Amino acid sequence: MSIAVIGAGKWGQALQFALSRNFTCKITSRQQKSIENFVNLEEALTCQYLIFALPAQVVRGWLETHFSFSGQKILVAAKGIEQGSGAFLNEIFANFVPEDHLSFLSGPSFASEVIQGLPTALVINSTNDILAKEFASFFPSFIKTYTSKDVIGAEVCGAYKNVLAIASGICDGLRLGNNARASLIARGLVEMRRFGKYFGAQDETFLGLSGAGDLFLTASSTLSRNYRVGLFLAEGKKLEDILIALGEVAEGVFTSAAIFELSLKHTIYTPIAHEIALILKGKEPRISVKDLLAD
Ligand SMILES: NC(=O)C1=CN([C@@H]2O[C@H](COP(=O)(O)OP(=O)(O)OC[C@H]3O[C@@H](n4cnc5c(N)ncnc54)[C@H](O)[C@@H]3O)[C@@H](O)[C@H]2O)C=CC1
Ligand SMILES: O=C(CO)COP(=O)(O)O
Repeated sequence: MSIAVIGAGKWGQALQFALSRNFTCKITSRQQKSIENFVNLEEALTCQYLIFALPAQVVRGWLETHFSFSGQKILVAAKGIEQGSGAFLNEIFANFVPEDHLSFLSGPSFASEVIQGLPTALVINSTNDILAKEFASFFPSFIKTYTSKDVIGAEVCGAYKNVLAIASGICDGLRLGNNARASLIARGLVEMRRFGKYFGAQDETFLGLSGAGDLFLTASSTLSRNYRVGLFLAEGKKLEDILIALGEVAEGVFTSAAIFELSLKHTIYTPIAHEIALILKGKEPRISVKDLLAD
């Protein structure tokens, strides 16, 4: 069995750490890094199993430039919707990989905790149940794995919760209180369910690890990059400066724009994501709060 992680950022390295408990797990990235079992891209691409831990916004370009399908089984670990096209990752990957070779990872998983071997529970989502079970079996005992066929549900949850985490960070940054944050998260869950149902997601996904699990985690911890973006926006910092200081990807910034466009196109009511997209374009957060309360 040969397995490699593509992308050696925070999440790629944490996944390689976890999968190395039971197997030799290779890892590659565009810059050479001194990590055990780091290999060049050519070698990684010969592996039977590939885990993609690249930011959602670069996936299409990366696949076009570097990837040619030769039977590899894929687990996509990114969480986001492509800005501009509004494409979900499963739609992007479907241009390059047959559906029965594709699976998607979801659930509450701060890389910084996974790389310490702290426990969590995750979901492998695939229309191919055998493939989902195969990837599920690779994870070490400190990660409990479940499988699901609700690919679009898991994708919407993983992407949407990043936008809601920005909203939650803004809420806390403005010191609106615990009641406000709980209200925001609860209404956010309703909103992401409404959005997901439009695209065919199943109800139970929103109540499980991929939905409520990952949302509660990300929208209530400073370990979340997206939540921290929200905190800094509430302090009046410029988005550009926040992202430079962060130095890592905050997918919610791009996904909020994608949700904004998709919601307008399909007439889906998504007030929180709508306000976050406007705040990221310069709207004053306190005015957004007033508008949300009045809506
Ligand atoms: N960090 C975390 O706790 C988790 C992250 N994720 C998701 O995993 C994805 C990756 O996140 P992180 O690893 O945390 O981000 P990161 O910012 O730590 O790393 C991103 C990596 O992608 C590489 N990269 C960026 N543009 C590239 C390009 N055009 N071609 C090749 N490589 C490129 C960077 O060099 C970097 O190594 C995101 O979609 C994120 O939402 C999912 C679960 C947990
Ligand atoms: O997806 C994550 C945890 O499940 C990581 O969230 P952040 O990208 O906001 O840090």
